[in-house]
Amino acid sequence: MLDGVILKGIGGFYYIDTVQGVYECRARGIFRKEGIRPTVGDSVQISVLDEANKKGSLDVILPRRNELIRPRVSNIDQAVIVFAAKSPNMNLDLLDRFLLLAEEQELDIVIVINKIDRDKQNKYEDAAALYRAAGYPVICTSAEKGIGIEELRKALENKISVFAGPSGVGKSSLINAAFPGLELNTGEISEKIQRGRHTTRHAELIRITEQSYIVDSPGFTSLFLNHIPSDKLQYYFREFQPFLHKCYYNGCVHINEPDCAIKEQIGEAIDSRRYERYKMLYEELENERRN
Ligand SMILES: Nc1nc2c(ncn2[C@@H]2O[C@H](COP(=O)(O)OP(=O)(O)OP(=O)(O)O)[C@@H](O)[C@H]2O)c(=O)[nH]1
Ligand SMILES: [Zn+2]
Repeated sequence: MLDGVILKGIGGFYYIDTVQGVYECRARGIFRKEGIRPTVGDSVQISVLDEANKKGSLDVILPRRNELIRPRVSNIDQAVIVFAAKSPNMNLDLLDRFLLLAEEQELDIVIVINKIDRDKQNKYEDAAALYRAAGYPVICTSAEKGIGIEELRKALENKISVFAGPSGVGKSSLINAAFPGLELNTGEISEKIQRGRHTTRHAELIRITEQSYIVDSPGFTSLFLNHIPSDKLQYYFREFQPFLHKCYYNGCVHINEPDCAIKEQIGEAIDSRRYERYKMLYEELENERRN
């Protein structure tokens, strides 16, 4: 038996990365009978059937740490959420939505602010400080000028990471800058998320170092949050966590209640802009629920 990771699945074959290279495997029938679908990112065990042609049989799927639906991948450790300092301008409302989705999946999170070479007044530092204070690691980069690339590479070490973020912020450029050997085609990722295309490509893992992989896919493709119950929202704001059980009322949602420990922290441990976004998202989720 050989340990491996499923890199991709095509037409009933799974391509499995092991210390001895990549093997093309069919899955044992037992998985189908048990309703288990081998998924990109799965940790597996294979037996080698034909070493010369690198063919094997996928025998065991180890328990999953987590499963993302879109893209469909398992065992993701980390979301790398990329925004640009300029062109397109940083949209913090959108950033908070990406954060919520990643928090909900219990992923580690790294925020990357790219294209800092375009921001002559260094306004991005404000956003970096805001999110660092909220408890997130923030890496400021320029794929073009090679700034912050070493730090990004370090952050990806020994992890399976998925990149997410709006189109055109430089996700592919960053990956290319950090791992020149991969030669990811910058146009390729955008092509995949063009709407109305029927060539739905499945997610695929790309090995970037010995034990690190990235998901080759547009990242979270759906930014709809309406599946999140409004009273759960508070758990996805990191900086709220130390104060959540200090409110006077059990079940406080920190909107209109008196003696609210969260509201007391606004301007202190909690930035008012983040609190405002919490309120806005709370109302949005409440409206969805009522409709
Ligand atoms: N000035 C500057 N331009 C950059 C930087 N990084 C990327 N770009 C440019 O921004 C454009 C978009 O970069 P991509 O890497 O394709 O962006 P992406 O996020 O992968 O976009 P999608 O594939 O649409 O999701 C390209 O023209 C890049 O050359 C940077 O650090 N500074
Ligand atoms: Zn409260």
